[in-house]
Amino acid sequence: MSPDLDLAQHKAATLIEALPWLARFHGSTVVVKYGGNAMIDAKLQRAFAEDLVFLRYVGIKPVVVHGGGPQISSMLDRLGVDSEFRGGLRVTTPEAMDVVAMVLVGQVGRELVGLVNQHGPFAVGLSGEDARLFTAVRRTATVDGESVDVGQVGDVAQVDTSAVTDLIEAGRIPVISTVAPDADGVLHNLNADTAAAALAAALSARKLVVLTDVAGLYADWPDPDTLISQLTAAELAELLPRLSAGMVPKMEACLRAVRGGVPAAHVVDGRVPHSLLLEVFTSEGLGTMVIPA
Ligand SMILES: Nc1ncnc2c1ncn2[C@@H]1O[C@H](COP(=O)(O)OP(=O)(O)O)[C@@H](O)[C@H]1O
Ligand SMILES: CC(=O)N[C@@H](CCC(=O)OP(=O)(O)O)C(=O)O
Repeated sequence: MSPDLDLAQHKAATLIEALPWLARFHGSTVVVKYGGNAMIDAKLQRAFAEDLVFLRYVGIKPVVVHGGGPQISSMLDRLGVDSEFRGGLRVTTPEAMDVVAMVLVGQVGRELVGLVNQHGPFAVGLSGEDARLFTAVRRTATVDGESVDVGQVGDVAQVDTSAVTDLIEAGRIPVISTVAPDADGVLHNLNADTAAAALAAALSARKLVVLTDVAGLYADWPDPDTLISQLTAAELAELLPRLSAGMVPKMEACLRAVRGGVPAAHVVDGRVPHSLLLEVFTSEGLGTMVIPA
C-alpha cells in the first residue's frame, strides 16, 4: 500500500472506531464541566470549542458549565480584594461576590461563547439567574471535620431546566456561568463542579464529563501509579474523606451526578487536546470513570 493510502486507511479506521459510540450517544445530552488548563491555554480553548461543535453536528447535545477560579483570583488581586479558599470553596464576601459575577458571567462565559460561535450560531450564555435555572441555598465548608462559614457560597437547592431544554431543542449549545440567587434573591457563588453535577442529574444527562488539569483521580496522590480508571459510587464514597481540597468538590460532584441517575461521570485531562472527543468516541476512554455500581 502507498503511504498515502496507508494514511487514508488509518483515518478511516479512526472514524469507524467512533461508530458504536455515535450510535450509542446520538440524541443524548452530555453535560461538560469546562475548567483547568483547557480553559487557560488558547490552543486548548479552540480545540474544546471544536469538540463541542463536533458533538452538536453528530446529534449529541452538549451543555457546558464553566469554571473560572484562576480568572476570579487574578481579578480579585488586581482590584485589591482579599480572597482565600476554605475546604475547596472561596470565602465570598459581598465585595468578592460582585467580582465573581463580573468575571464568570461577563468575561469567562463570553469568551467561550465567542469561540464556539466562530463555527456557527450555536452557543448561548446563561447564568444561574436566567429563567431561575438554579436556586441557591447558602452552605458552609468542611475544614478538619468542622463546618466553617464561607460567606455567599451556595449549593444548588433547585434546578429549573426549562431555559436549557428550550435552547437544546433549538439546536443551541448552552454555556452556563455558576452564580445563582437564593430564595430571597441574594446572589451566591456556586462551585462549578457542584453546579454541573446538579444540572446533569436534573437533565437526566447520559454523561457528566469534568475537564481538569490532571490525568484523573489518583488513589494515592501524587503517586503516578495510582491513577484510577474506573470506580463505583460506593467505592468513591469510601475514598472521599481521604481526598485533598481541589479534588473534593470534583469527586463529590461525580458522586452526586451518578447517585442522581447519570449513568457515568468522567474526570478527564483538559491538558490533552480534544480530550472531550476522545472520551466520548474512543474505546479506551480517558481519565477516571465513576459508575453507579
Ligand atoms: N487524589 C487526587 N487525584 C488527582 N488530583 C488531585 C488529588 N488530590 C489533589 N489533587 C489536585 O487537585 C487538582 C485539581 O483540582 P482543581 O485545581 O481545583 O481543578 P480545576 O481547576 O480543574 O477545577 C489537581 O491538579 C491536583 O493537584
Ligand atoms: C464557591 C467557589 O469556590 N466558587 C468558585 C466558582 C468558580 C469555579 O468553580 O471555578 P473552577 O472550576 O475553575 O474551580 C470560585 O469562586 O472560584
